[in-house]
Amino acid sequence: MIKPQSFYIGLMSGTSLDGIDAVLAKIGSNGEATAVEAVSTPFAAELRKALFELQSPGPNELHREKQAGNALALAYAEAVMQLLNKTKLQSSDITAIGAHGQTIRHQPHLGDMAYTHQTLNPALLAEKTGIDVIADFRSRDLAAGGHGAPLVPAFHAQQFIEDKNLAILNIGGIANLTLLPKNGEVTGFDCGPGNMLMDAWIHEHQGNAFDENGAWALQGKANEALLSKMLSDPFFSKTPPKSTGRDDFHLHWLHEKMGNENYLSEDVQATLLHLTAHSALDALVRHSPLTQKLIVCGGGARNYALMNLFKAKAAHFFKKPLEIITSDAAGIDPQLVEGLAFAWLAWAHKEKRPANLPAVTGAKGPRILGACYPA
Ligand SMILES: Nc1ncnc2c1ncn2[C@@H]1O[C@H](COP(=O)(O)OP(=O)(O)OP(=O)(O)O)[C@@H](O)[C@H]1O
Ligand SMILES: CC(=O)N[C@H]1[C@@H]2OC[C@@H](O2)[C@@H](O)[C@@H]1O[C@H](C)C(=O)O
Repeated sequence: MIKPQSFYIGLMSGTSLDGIDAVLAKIGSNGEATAVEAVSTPFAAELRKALFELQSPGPNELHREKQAGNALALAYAEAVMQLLNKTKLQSSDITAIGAHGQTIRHQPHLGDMAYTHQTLNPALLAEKTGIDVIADFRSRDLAAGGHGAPLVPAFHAQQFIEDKNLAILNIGGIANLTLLPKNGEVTGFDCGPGNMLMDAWIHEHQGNAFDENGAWALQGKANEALLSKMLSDPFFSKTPPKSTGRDDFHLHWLHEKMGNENYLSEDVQATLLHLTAHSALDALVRHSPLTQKLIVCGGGARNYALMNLFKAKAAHFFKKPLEIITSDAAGIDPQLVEGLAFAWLAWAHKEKRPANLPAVTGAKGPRILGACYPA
């Protein structure tokens, strides 16, 4: 018997540390996913600070990590309740929640000792919502020798289908690419910093959480020598599978690249804008030179200066014209793609379907991802 569509909720709080995206998804028997409703809630200042401080080693980490996991579960539960109120649905209408948690460490290079850690107390989330919670999506892929990231390429592959060589670029804190050739294997990898360094730099200099529409970056001029220094980081030339995070790219990394030179702060912001665009296009042309269309999602798709820069730079990287659009035009709000993907990953877990792509993560084989905490 063909099952009717089911409701799932995807909860994403990503490396930007900007807050929680909660997406109510309708998922059909073949995994076709539609976003029905969404809420985005910013982190309370205290929780954001606690999560930010956990990104690097510090005292009494175990206690602070457990406390942050509880606080995040409560904030996730609040977002779920808002979503249910908005849609007049009950907990019993939802098959499961797919909850990403907050990545505070990502160390995929340690062989059998590799780990990645997404802070969250899924048991508390199940208790507070009365809904099955699927969490810890990355560990199993790591246990199978993979990076545990990126995981969204499998979702992109089933969601964005066109008779073209397509690529999807997610610009969150970190940026990642999914390559969807018309006739060929789906691949994908993290390609470098997305918004994270721009967010950190404007916060340090102007106290803002992010550079709205890249307005501050546009006041400056990219410094070619600094850009080259940044691009000489070995991460950019590494062959996939590869993944990264705050462990590799942070303010200290930026200060190290700047050395003792004096730069105008707006020039540094402009250089970081160029770094995001250059590193993504360079990776795209190297790994998929025949790409015809690029769909951009994630918060960076909302940065007009960045989108314009992509369009301007694409002509230098690609011999043939590259069509560049945001995922709005493909029917999904750019900031909801990852939330929808985690609803889909919860569906895949419930359906006992493997959801990692070994060609992307480098795992030994397909694996069912996540662990279930029943309501
Ligand atoms: N109007 C805008 N102008 C410029 N930047 C924007 C705008 N709107 C959102 N952003 C950027 O998008 C970021 C949030 O993006 P998103 O929610 O995709 O990140 P994330 O999910 O935390 O990251 P990741 O994909 O790395 O897990 C903000 O921190 C900001 O840098
Ligand atoms: C370890 C981790 O949390 N990685 C995130 C991060 O944010 C973007 C990029 O780096 C990607 O690898 C991944 O998230 C998405 C959702 C993924 O797994 O596809």
